[in-house]
Amino acid sequence: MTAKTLDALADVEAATVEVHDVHKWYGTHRVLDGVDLRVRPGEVTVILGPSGSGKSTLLRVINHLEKPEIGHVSINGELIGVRRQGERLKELSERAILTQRSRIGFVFQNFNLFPHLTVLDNVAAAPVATGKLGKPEAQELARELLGRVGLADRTGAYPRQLSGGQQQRVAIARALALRPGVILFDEPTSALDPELVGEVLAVIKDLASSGTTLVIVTHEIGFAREIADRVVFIDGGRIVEQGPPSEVLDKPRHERTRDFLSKVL
Ligand SMILES: Nc1ncnc2c1ncn2[C@@H]1O[C@H](COP(=O)(O)OP(=O)(O)OP(=O)(O)O)[C@@H](O)[C@H]1O
Repeated sequence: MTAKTLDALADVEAATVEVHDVHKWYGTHRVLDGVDLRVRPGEVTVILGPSGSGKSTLLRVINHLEKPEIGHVSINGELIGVRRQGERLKELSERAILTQRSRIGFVFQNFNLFPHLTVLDNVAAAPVATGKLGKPEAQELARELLGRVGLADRTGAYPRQLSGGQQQRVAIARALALRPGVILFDEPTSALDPELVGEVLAVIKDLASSGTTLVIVTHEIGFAREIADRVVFIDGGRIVEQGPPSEVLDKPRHERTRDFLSKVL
């Protein structure tokens, strides 16, 4: 293995994510209403909440796929999408935003793989496109990462030839290829047949135990109990309650959390 590939495989410093007083509207509909959140390095945060409560929007704001009207996000203390100029916050260039975004992995509900690329090239594409690695080194890295998610024998397949669980594992390997300090998961198992959920959760558990910072939106309460350092319950665009699973899931303080849990447990 080349020195460059080895470097690309080296452990990445887990990131701190801070969300400061974020408000987001779609037209006149307020979707996030003053969200403050701090995720420490290596911490696994699970976000729970009813449908439409703003969970996906919060992940999209963290990754700068959506811009909040008020508030901001920082990764390792570096502002995402804006920079301070005196007391004012100034927009970053599109290029700077892309650089920042490449430090954040995002795994979507529906995999979002490139249908015309093999599994290997799906994973190798981003390090090549961003100029971090040449194609042979990126493919070497992709082979390593696909081995890590249990797909070493499917590198030549196309996404349509894989099960949903396998496609989601490719998507996780792809998210890892840019060595992100944090990975965001938006309902990573909700598009899967029930028998395929376990294989994807096992890969996420492996990432959690390796000390990567993870923020996961999921409805899998048992998984949340097992994996989360902190559970955040969001409703109506606000964080209603947060804490360790033993508190939020087992002894919820807020009626809305109890209500939600009684419906999903
Ligand atoms: N691009 C958009 N334009 C307008 N409204 C939107 C847009 N995206 C989301 N919304 C609305 O914002 C609210 C929050 O959506 P969001 O997807 O963040 O919720 P969620 O908690 O992730 O829900 P679910 O669990 O159903 O995925 C919903 O009322 C949704 O209809």
